[in-house]
Amino acid sequence: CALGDATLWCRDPAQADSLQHQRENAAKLPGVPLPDGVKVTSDLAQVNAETVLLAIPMQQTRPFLEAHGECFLERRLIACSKGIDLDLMIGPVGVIRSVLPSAHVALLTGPSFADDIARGLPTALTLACDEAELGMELQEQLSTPNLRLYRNSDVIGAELGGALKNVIAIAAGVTIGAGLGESARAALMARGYAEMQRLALSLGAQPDTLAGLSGLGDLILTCGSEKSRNFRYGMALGQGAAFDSTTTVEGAATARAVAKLAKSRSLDMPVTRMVAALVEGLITLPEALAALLARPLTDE
Ligand SMILES: NC(=O)c1ccc[n+]([C@@H]2O[C@H](COP(=O)([O-])OP(=O)(O)OC[C@H]3O[C@@H](n4cnc5c(N)ncnc54)[C@H](O)[C@@H]3O)[C@@H](O)[C@H]2O)c1
Ligand SMILES: O=P(O)(O)OC[C@H](O)CO
Repeated sequence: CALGDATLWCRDPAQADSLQHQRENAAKLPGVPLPDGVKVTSDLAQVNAETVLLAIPMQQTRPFLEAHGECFLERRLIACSKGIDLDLMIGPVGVIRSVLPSAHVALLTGPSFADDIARGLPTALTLACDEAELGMELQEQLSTPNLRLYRNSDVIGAELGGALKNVIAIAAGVTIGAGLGESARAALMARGYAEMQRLALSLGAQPDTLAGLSGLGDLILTCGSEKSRNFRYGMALGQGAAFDSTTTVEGAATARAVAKLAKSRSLDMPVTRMVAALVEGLITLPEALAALLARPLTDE
């Protein structure tokens, strides 16, 4: 198919109709026209493409596939979400495989605001796939002159990089929101990255994957920009301000999942533990800060 030929499915028929005719999502992507080759529908039966990108918030992915999985048999499914399912304690590729065991699955992840990609700004992402030939085909199919995909066969590492960076981004946002300073943010990013590695390596990820686009690359983007919802949510927590509960903040549920995973594996992840407790309202910010600063002095 030609570049841009695609079917965009959305669950709300009124929104699908509006997008198909207005050719713009004025609420989320004002000023970005939908390419002519994109057809919008709310009817899943109209989604006939061999390659399907699933861009649904992490905690909704399993229920969605359980309800509609039969529409995706014999397809190539690319997970685009970042997080850990709170019930299964696994990432999006694992969730897809748990519902559709015979699916051919890949993961698209890395530093990217949807808005930047939609505007055609240069972006580099990780295409993680453990089927070598499929990985090469998808890399060719999805790369564009401005969107450069790097292949990686370490799916678990790429999943964990994308999930864990959101938790650290909340912590970074809290730091800035509470006025604790940019030095404190840098410290949290570095110590948070150490936590990301600790958990990911214990689950079989490769260190190079964590150091790449899907881990460190996305950590830098998400901890450093107010365009990030995770960062803004953290800022609101740090300021004691309200935050729109309809906004997708993947790091909130992921922090709870990771805190449980770390406990079950006896891994020390203090930043993640504090984010999970803050998100659940179990501690105050001064208590979290005091607990982090009172930790015994140790080797780096
Ligand atoms: N927005 C970004 O810049 C960006 C970049 C990279 C990765 N991601 C990841 O993509 C995933 C989705 O994020 P987003 O920004 O698109 O979120 P979003 O909240 O903006 O959009 C999610 C879409 O999924 C739909 N949806 C929600 N629940 C559904 C369900 N049960 N069934 C069907 N559709 C449902 C919503 O209606 C909405 O259209 C997240 O895991 C996020 O981390 C987002
Ligand atoms: O807005 P966020 O915090 O969900 O971040 C979006 C992307 O994951 C950044 O790579």
